[in-house]
Amino acid sequence: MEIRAGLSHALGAAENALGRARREEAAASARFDRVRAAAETRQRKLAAARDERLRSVEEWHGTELGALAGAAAGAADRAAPGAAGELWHSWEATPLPRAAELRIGQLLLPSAPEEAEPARPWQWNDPEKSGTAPDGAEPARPWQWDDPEGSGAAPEVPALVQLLDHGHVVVQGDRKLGDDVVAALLLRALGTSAPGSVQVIGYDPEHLGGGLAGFAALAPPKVLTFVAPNGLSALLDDLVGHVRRINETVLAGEYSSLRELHAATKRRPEPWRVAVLLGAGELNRHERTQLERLLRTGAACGVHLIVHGLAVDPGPGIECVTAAPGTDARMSSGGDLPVRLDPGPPQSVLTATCRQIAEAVAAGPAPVALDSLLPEPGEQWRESSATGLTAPLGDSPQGTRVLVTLSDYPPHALIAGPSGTGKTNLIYAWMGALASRYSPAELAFYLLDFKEGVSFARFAPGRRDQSWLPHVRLVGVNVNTDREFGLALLRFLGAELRRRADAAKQHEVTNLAELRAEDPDGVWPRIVAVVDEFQVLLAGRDAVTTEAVDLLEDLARRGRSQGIHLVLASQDISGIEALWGRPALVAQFTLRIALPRARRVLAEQNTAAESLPRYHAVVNSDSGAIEANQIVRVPAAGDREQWGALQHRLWRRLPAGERPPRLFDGDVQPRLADSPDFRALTAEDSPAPVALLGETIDVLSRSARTVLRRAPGRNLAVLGTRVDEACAVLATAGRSLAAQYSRDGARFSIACFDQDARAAAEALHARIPDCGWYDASNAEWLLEDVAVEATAAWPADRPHFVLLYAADAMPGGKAAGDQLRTVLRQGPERRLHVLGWWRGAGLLRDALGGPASRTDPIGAWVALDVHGSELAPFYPGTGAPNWYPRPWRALHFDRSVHRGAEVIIPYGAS
Ligand SMILES: Nc1ncnc2c1ncn2[C@@H]1O[C@H](COP(=O)(O)OP(=O)(O)OP(=O)(O)O)[C@@H](O)[C@H]1O
Repeated sequence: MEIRAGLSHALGAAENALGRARREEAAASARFDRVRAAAETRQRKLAAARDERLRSVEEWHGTELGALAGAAAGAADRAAPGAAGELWHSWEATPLPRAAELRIGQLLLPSAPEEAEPARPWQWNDPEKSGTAPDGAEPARPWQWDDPEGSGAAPEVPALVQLLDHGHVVVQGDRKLGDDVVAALLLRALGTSAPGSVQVIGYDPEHLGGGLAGFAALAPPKVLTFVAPNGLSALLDDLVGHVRRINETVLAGEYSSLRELHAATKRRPEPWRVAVLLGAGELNRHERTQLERLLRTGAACGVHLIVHGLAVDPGPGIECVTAAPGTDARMSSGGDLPVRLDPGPPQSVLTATCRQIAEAVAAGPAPVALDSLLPEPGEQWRESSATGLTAPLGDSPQGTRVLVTLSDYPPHALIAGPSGTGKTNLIYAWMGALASRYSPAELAFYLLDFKEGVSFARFAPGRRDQSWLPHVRLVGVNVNTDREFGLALLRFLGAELRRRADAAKQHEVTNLAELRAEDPDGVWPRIVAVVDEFQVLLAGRDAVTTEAVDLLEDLARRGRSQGIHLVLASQDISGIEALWGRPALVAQFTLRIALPRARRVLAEQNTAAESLPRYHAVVNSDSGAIEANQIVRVPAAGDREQWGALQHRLWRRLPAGERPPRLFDGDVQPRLADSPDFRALTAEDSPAPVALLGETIDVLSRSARTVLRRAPGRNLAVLGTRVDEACAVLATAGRSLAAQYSRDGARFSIACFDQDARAAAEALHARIPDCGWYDASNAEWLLEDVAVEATAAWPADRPHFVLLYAADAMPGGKAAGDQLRTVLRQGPERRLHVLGWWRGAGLLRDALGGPASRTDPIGAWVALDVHGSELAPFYPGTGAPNWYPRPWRALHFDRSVHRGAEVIIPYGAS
């Protein structure tokens, strides 16, 4: 029982314990379920929160990266515009205003992945294996590299290197790909700068220039030069020499680099020198030192190195490019970012560009604009010419302004250059620079051009443009056959010289500066007389040359102190005998300007003009001595539009009512109606009537005249066979005489014996009121009448002018001849004057009574196509006038006033 009781007690206890344990188990299990459910909920929440956070980070990251990539691409576009960054398929050379960064490939920027995978949210996006992330991607690198070929989304960012004006490039790694980088850099550098402004020096000892074979077209114009395999030392020394020279003379302490100089002055006096060193092997100590010097100091002076296949220590300004395929390339300025290198430039682009550059360089530099010589608009007409005239003529090759002065020293200029080298252009440029600085009260131009053509006509009002250059007082064009006009100019200047010298004497001063100080109200501009192709004036051994040289010498000697400056230009002054025969004259022309290939204008040993490039000149203000050479690049001033703009600006400054310059055009027939002398004639029944005959070849447009006073010999003969000219002279004489009389104040009779002249004679007859008309049919009436009038005793109360056309054809035989002789001899004293045209000097002689007869009844004559020798009987002394007939010119001589005959131009139809 006891046992049973014990067992049942134990059983009961065990059941209790089991029940407890079961309850505990159920409670624990319920707790476990709760905890697990809670954990799951929390986990989900956390995952949601994490995903949310990740999404926002990603979003931010994507936008930020996109913006940064966009900014980088934009900056790259600005840093490498045009040919600096364009892809090869659409590439062409586009010179830029300043040095740009140059593209060598594409920079692979990090970007957000397209789809974020929570498990492996970051990956490298390798374009080669597009889309498949490599195993073992490093979670530590949170970026993938953006490759447009892969994603196409973000803008492309080019890989740029700085070369010109900044530094040097060292290329390492794969040889072939490195060559492509060098070629791309060179081509982009050449294509972004003006032809010739980048000079390449190649050193390629391994391939002897083969590494740069694509650039061969640049060799002839010396844009590309090669250095021999043993020439590295010399090349580096040479470049170091350039750096030193540029630092000393070009930058000269004023600027720290050529880039700064260019930014400040807009000028680039030195080219960029790019030395390409391909596989230089081992450098010796000297070479190493020089190379390091260049790497340190070259860039400021435009000396740059592209080194390939030679170890160079990294340093500031040195871009190190490691060439490798795919995305394995790197550049030092890009840090860790991979670079995908561009392929090399296509052969066709390379050769076409090089050829184009070579052609442009061979054609010479592009012209500089005239505006570069002009002062700022507000500075026009501000200068005083009291002590001289100074103006820039252009820039020297070093970029400094070259000023040219005319003053007491140097007073006069001699310009020489073969045809087409730019003499006329240089004169225009110089005139433009002067005319914009000095007002017309300070400077006056007298211009004469002996060349065929009308290059100076633009300074006078023309049909197309009514403006003129305010400083110009005289323009002579087409004067190549009228050397007398050159003489007239020199005479005029001689008279002006005397006037100035007299004024100086009066004010007790010795030169223009003092005269202007003493006479502040006087107008004493400096005079610049320009004679282009002046050798024409001095050609020939005749009276014109002799007088011209005498006048020139006097002007050259005394003009300096009176502010009269001569500028003589010629194609070839070496051939001007008259000049070299007068060393004292040449010595006065101390300012010498030589254009390319000009001869003898500089001193004998001075050969600077021989090697001058196009559009350049040597300016030398010390009679051509070598030490005084200044080389200048002359701007283009020939362009009509540019010149017109300047001329208009200056012309508009003139006060209203200013007179235009006198334009003498040898090809134009003057008109009587325009003659100031003719217009001044009034009907005053003059006792000393003036017959005008034509225009004199003179600075002032005067008319040639003969005065038909009441005195023996006051008749006029026109000699020669040229009908039109003879009729023109007689018409001028008739019209001018008629203008001096009231209706009944004088009698006019016209007799015409040549059918060819009839129309002209009738036209004159119609112009003169109450004029008698005669021809072969009634000439005897006229002769009888005038013969009686010439010998009558009654007072001669009014003059009678008899105009005979083709007097040698007058009918009536000997009787008529006698009557005419009587009239010629005795008529003038009774105010009866004959103005007759004989068709030859001999015929006039016959009319006067034959070879032995006196010629004094003919006091004045106008010869047309009659040789000087035939005129000897009508010319004083033993000689004959120097006259070779030329179209529409005549020789006039009036024995009552002339020492020698003068050339005149008949007035044309008007
Ligand atoms: N500095 C310059 N820049 C650009 N073009 C120029 C320059 N100088 C001259 N030229 C051009 O060269 C050509 C010849 O110039 P220009 O007429 O001045 O020469 P020239 O020596 O006077 O010749 P010629 O004696 O035959 O008249 C012209 O077409 C002119 O426009």
